[in-house]
Amino acid sequence: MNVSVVGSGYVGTTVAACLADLGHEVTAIDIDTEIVETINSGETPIHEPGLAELVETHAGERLHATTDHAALRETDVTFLALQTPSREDGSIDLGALEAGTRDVGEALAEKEDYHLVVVKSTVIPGTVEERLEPLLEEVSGQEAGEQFGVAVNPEFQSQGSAVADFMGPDKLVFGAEGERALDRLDELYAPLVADNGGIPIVETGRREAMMVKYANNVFLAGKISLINELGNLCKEFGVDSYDVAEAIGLDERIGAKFLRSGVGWGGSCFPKDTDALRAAGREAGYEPELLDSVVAVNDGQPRRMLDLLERHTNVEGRRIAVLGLAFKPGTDDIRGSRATLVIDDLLDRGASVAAYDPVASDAMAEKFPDVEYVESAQAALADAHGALVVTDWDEFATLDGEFDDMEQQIVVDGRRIVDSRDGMTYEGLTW
Ligand SMILES: NC(=O)c1ccc[n+]([C@@H]2O[C@H](COP(=O)([O-])OP(=O)(O)OC[C@H]3O[C@@H](n4cnc5c(N)ncnc54)[C@H](O)[C@@H]3O)[C@@H](O)[C@H]2O)c1
Ligand SMILES: O=c1ccn([C@@H]2O[C@H](COP(=O)(O)OP(=O)(O)O[C@H]3O[C@H](CO)[C@@H](O)[C@H](O)[C@H]3O)[C@@H](O)[C@H]2O)c(=O)[nH]1
Repeated sequence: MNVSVVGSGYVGTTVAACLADLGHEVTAIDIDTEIVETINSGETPIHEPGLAELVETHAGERLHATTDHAALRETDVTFLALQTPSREDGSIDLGALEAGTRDVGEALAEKEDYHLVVVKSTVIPGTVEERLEPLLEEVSGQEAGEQFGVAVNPEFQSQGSAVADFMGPDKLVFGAEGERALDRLDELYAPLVADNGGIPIVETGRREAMMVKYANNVFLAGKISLINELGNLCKEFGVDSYDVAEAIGLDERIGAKFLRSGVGWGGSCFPKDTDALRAAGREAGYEPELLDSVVAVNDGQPRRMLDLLERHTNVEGRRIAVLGLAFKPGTDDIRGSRATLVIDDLLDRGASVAAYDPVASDAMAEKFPDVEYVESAQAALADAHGALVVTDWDEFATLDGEFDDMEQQIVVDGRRIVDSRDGMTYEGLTW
């Protein structure tokens, strides 16, 4: 099948390269010429395990990139994989998505045969029917359900395992009106289904499909906040929350995954999607009290790390090491990272911060230029009066003699990654 993907960022590039690998002819369309040139030269604009190999294999063959939206006329299906960032009040900014939808509508105006537009971006239920579809009709002069269809197919990939997640999903969710759209989605995903016999396909309405995406993310964020609240209680009672999590995870109704308590969740999705759902709920007249608490618990965890540290030392005027800046290991992405709140609070309390991350220092330096960024955990720990561990990079698990250089060996671990040792005052955040 001929497929176009509008927006070649984290999601779009993965989707485009994976669909090419499944045997489709794929055109990636982006307004950023650098992204387009990078893909056409056989390289990936974003870093994900396995993605470079896929782009290198298929670029110039089954995968092409362009800035020209007219290219989508040569395809049967167009994915919209454009950014939907948060506004100040938590609601999502549809500016880029609507501009991209307009571009698609203009291209469709000159297309004769039926075309399917598939929304991959995460948007509040109702957005597709009330804003994107009417916009496509207005700009293309065509009628939805007749000359073109609009379906919803949310994406569940995680950063750091995007290719593996796309190629081996837990489920496929197709939100569509009418058989023609569903048939096309079935045909598109047939090679993936054939490779992974038995993937559940959820065929549902478009609003439901979008709500599945929000519910999935918010449920996981809520699960982490719940284990964090339980972890905070465990800490008060002198109980190891990781032992408790292991035991409750054996109950299949609870499940073992996403029960790692600590400094909390970040990233480009959980914070944005939780905020968007709360804002949309409020606008609809519903007070999402539980979701407000899910966020409040998450935002309280970084402060708890500092409070724990200050039980042992005064941070004012002292050097404090921050180990880990990325929102999770395996990425240089600091969006929503708990390290931002940790550093903010440390600076507020008058500490001088020495930060180390294997890959995310440059990104954090743009936000906090006055922090000292060093090249190793050892350099961050040298002469420090305390260390806060914010990201669970594997290398932190092997730290040992490096702690000898600290002025005071006080470590608050927000990710259960550092091993305590003789002479160290070790505080686990939730154990
Ligand atoms: N990042 C993830 O892991 C993830 C996972 C699942 C769902 N999502 C959702 O997918 C959507 C995309 O997220 P992302 O992280 O890939 O965003 P991104 O910012 O990485 O990528 C968006 C791309 O769209 C391009 N673009 C903007 N306007 C355009 C236009 N008019 N025409 C063509 N290209 C245009 C940008 O240049 C950019 O390359 C969001 O709604 C997000 O919530 C993201
Ligand atoms: O037990 C856990 C698991 C995760 N986290 C934290 O939760 C955040 C998010 O982690 P993860 O879900 O692995 O990363 P994302 O790449 O943000 O992926 C989420 O967001 C994507 C974008 O919507 C979805 O597609 C994915 O399904 C969803 O897992 C990170 O800060 C983790 O450190 C914990 O604190 N404890």
